[in-house]
Amino acid sequence: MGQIDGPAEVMQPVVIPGRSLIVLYGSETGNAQDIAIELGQMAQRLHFQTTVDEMDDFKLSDLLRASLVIFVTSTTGQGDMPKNTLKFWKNLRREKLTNSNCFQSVKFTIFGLGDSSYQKFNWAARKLQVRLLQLGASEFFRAGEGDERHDNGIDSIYLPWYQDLRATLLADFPLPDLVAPIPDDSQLPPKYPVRLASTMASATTSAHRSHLNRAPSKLEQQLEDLERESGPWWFARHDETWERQHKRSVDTLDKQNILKDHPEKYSLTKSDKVDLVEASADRLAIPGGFYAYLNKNERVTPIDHWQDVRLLSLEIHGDEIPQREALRWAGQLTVTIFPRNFAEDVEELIAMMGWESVADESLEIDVKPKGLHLKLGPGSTTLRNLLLYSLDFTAIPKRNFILALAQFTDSQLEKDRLLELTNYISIQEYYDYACRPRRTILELLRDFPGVKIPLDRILDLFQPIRGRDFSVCNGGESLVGKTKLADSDGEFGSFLKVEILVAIVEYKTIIRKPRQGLCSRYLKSLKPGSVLTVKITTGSPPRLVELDSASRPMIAVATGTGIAPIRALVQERSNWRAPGDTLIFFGCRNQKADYHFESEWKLHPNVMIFPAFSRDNEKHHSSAKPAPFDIFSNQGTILEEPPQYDENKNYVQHLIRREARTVVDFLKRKPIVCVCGNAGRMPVSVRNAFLDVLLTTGEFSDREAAAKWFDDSKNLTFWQECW
Ligand SMILES: Cc1cc2nc3c(=O)[nH]c(=O)nc-3n(C[C@H](O)[C@H](O)[C@H](O)COP(=O)(O)O)c2cc1C
Repeated sequence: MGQIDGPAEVMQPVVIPGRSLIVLYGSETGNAQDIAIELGQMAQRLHFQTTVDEMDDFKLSDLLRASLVIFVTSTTGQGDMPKNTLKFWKNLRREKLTNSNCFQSVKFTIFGLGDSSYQKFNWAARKLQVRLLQLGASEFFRAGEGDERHDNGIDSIYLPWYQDLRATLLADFPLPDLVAPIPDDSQLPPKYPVRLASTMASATTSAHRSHLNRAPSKLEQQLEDLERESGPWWFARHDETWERQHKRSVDTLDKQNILKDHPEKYSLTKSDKVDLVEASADRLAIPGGFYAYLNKNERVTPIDHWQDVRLLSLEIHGDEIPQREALRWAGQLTVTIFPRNFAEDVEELIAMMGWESVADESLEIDVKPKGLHLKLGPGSTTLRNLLLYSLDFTAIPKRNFILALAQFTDSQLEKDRLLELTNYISIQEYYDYACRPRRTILELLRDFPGVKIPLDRILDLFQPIRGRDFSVCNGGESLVGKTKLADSDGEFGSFLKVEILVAIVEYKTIIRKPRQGLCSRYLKSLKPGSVLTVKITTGSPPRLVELDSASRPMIAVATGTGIAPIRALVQERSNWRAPGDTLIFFGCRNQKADYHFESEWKLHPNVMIFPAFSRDNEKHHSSAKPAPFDIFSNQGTILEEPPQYDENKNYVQHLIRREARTVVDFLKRKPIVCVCGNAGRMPVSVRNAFLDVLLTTGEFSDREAAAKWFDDSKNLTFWQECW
């Protein structure tokens, strides 16, 4: 039996000397991180002293200290390692480690997350595995490779792998006689306990209610230190250009910060220019983040079109660095937007859990989970703000979450149902209840009214709200804005102007409930004038716009909002002295509805676009006038279509085959080839179409040779951005 410690239902793992396990993860959007957390909890239940960390936060030498290591990593970009592994990966690849056998004491296993529609399926996990073996480490359990394309996604492979791994751990690393695994229906101690600040120092209770005269909490102190650091977001924070420029005070947008930083501006009378009631200010403590001012939020598809696609324009003032970096990577920039929850949902959750009396009290948080971004400002670390800005309770509940809830209800009926849902053997129950209808955590809690989550567990149970990445869709000169008013030295400043094209995610599930993604709902509600905290990231290599590459020909294949980075590349390339010819295959539904940026394409004389309107019922229709360069004179060879496509439909792959002569002409000139848009079948179909082109034009007589040529970076630069 595991020892019982503290509150009756919490079971502490027993400390067994020499029994330790490290779970290290690399994750872009959190899937691998979720799995790492789940594996960590499983190891804790088997009484391993467990550490779960992202690879970049872990010292290579500490690998030698653990009995066992589990790596979990997704693959990103074109077979690349996730960003939060790059430091670790670089250290691991150091030349001087090769042949050193330095990791011969390390016993590891690895689980990779990938998508088989990408050419380099699960390459990050495979590269890591090969390197570890090279350095002398040995595998204590077989590696697993999850595939998003499977019926039940990553879980199809992961769940059986998890079960086998657990069985292996128990068999090969047996527990001492008197110690049993901690059962799944018992609680582990909280990792990130939360307490009311008032319970910490009751003598100062009254002061806690006013953030003006109380001492800052430990966490607030840390945040303030962070603010004081000259990190990039500090510049944005203190830059007042936009307020001056737009003659707009930030007072009602961010009272709490102004009270501390600019008391003289605490005046509501200045804010007469914008509808401040509607504009919001979401200033979060995000290292490396910037404050962005929302200039425009326009629907670009007709109101009767099934999809609401929006063009948002953001101004990022203040710092020089992102501008320079942004310009170097134009066409491959990403903006990360951090959505927040809606006040009415927060209110409902607070009422359901019975948290009303503590919702606005200051909280003490000793250890902050990775990726948790708190609202800035003294006194802002309250339960209400955590629920509004930091914790995701509209996500699909993970199995672990549901399992934990079974501890927090007095109803045996609810307990049994919750345990039934999380049974690893019959995963269909969980899929049918949670995944297929895309039920949210909030909805689940409505179904189980007896569940009352203790306050101290919230950071363990709810995942932080994750930022969502959007490709920047402008480039060239349009990235730089100039301030209208000069500063005190008479200088006109510049700022970064980015645009994003966002398809609002709204759909009905099998239970016919309308759904809206958290970020979609947030973006849709954002009024111009709002202030957001965003991050700007440069894309994955290779860099597509620099001296020699701007003049190379480019073939771009995009579907839907995948046209965003292509527009940015076209704008950026047109800025260069001799931009290369560009051929675009753009898959949309209807010319009148979602032929994004239609009027702009003809402004670029060396760009030729072939729109594929899949729902306009015009077979092989191209409305664009051919650009006047020679290579296009021999277009028009219509190749036989493979039978699997609907006769009446018109997809990008059809047009690539139809324009085979033009395409092959580009392919022979060492082009850049970009594929952007939906993951799934599209990238594979497009690749097949390129191979068909190479065959039908007589460049190759055998498919394998054509594929080898196509995949060789000496012949073309391939860049894929699919999601
Ligand atoms: C932009 C992007 C690029 C990707 N590139 C690859 C790839 O090259 N190979 C692969 O197997 N999977 C690729 N994937 C699939 C991810 O590895 C998969 O979705 C995984 O579940 C993401 O896990 P994470 O949230 O931990 O990053 C890519 C996904 C995205 C969004």
